Amino acid sequence: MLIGVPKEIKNHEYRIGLTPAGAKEFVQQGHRVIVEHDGGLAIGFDDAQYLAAGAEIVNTAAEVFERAEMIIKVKEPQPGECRMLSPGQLLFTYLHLAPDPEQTRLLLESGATAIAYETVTSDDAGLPLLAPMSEVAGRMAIQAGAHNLEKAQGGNGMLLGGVPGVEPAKVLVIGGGVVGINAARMAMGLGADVTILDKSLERLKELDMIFGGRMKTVYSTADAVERHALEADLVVGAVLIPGAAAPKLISRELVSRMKAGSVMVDVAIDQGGCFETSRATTHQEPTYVVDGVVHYCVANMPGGVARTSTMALTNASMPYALKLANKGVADALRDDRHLRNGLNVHAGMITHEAVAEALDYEFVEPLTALGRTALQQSA
Ligand SMILES: NC(=O)C1=CN([C@@H]2O[C@H](COP(=O)(O)OP(=O)(O)OC[C@H]3O[C@@H](n4cnc5c(N)ncnc54)[C@H](O)[C@@H]3O)[C@@H](O)[C@H]2O)C=CC1
Ligand SMILES: CC(=O)C(=O)O
Ligand SMILES: [Mg+2]
Repeated sequence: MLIGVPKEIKNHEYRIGLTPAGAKEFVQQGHRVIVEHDGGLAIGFDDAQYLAAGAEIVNTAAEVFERAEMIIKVKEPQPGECRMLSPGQLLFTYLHLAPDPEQTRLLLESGATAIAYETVTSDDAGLPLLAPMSEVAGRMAIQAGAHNLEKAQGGNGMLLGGVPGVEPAKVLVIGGGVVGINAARMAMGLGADVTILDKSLERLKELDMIFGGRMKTVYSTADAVERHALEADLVVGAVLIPGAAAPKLISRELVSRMKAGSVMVDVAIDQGGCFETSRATTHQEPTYVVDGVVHYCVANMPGGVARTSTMALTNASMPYALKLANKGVADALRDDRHLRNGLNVHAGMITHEAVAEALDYEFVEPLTALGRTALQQSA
């Protein structure tokens, strides 16, 4: 298969879909890889390393999109990229369609097949292609939170860990999944007073087993969110209902009663955000203030530590991408229900139920959608 890797074009996004080591794996298994010129340069992966791995360098994204059978990216395609996709082509990347009607419409119009990293599943009910970036974003949430608690950033001047004789800051983490546990670990490591909320009792039990009394676990209700948000210096939004728009757990009215100078980091912003006052921001201008509360809502947080993130993402995505390349897209999807759960768009049809529901499209079951195109091809 011919694999194409364009340079990412989102604001301050320096990740790339495949490392040189990843490209080498494809080449060794008999595939061809084309990479856009300087696609990985900003994070120390220059063209020479891709060439040494056996890849070909091409000058423009247009050439990548024109030639490749499978496009491997990081971020959701921007409108110009969507317009370069064509029927029968596979796009393998993060999509986050539920809060993004325009991207969804453009992908449907393209006729291409789009597999979203964030909805591929695994036997242990995890999201193996979201997990590496959630690990990064969870850890970064505490860095971002600590920085923005500084007075010069608009924060209330609390040091997360306090000092001897002065109490630490209170950190509330809403959602105890991959982002949540990584945020909690970092906050505890810095000595903060950490409380984590989740809807899943099973998950709260696991967290309690791991961290014991070093962290408080609380079942997530509207009442618990309100009580703990009002006391918090830093709130991390880390909930997820896969494929769906994030539930709004902190209302505008509640924000208006929170501590002045407290900080909210809405990691769930890529699914629309879990605070009513959240709107997506960029690494260039990451924060804004509502009622005295600093909001950090960067939708591509791992892009800030793009070298670590690119390596972590390739480690996770490569086995799936290789399966798609080795078996062919249709067979790989038919054989693997977890990969099939990643199928969001196919030949003008929405094939993920939560996405269809969020955006009011007809849901076509993935095997039905694949069957329809197979029929068209044989007719
Ligand atoms: N902004 C960014 O750059 C990034 C954002 N993310 C996003 O972070 C979010 C979280 O991702 P993961 O931790 O990997 O998901 P996950 O599935 O591992 O964890 C989500 C947790 O939220 C819990 N939850 C659901 N509804 C809840 C509620 N009402 N109250 C409390 N807990 C609730 C679930 O039980 C689960 O434990 C996702 O939206 C993901 O896309 C992930 C990486 C980077
Ligand atoms: C998960 C995601 O959207 C990101 O890493 O940017
Ligand atoms: Mg994102």
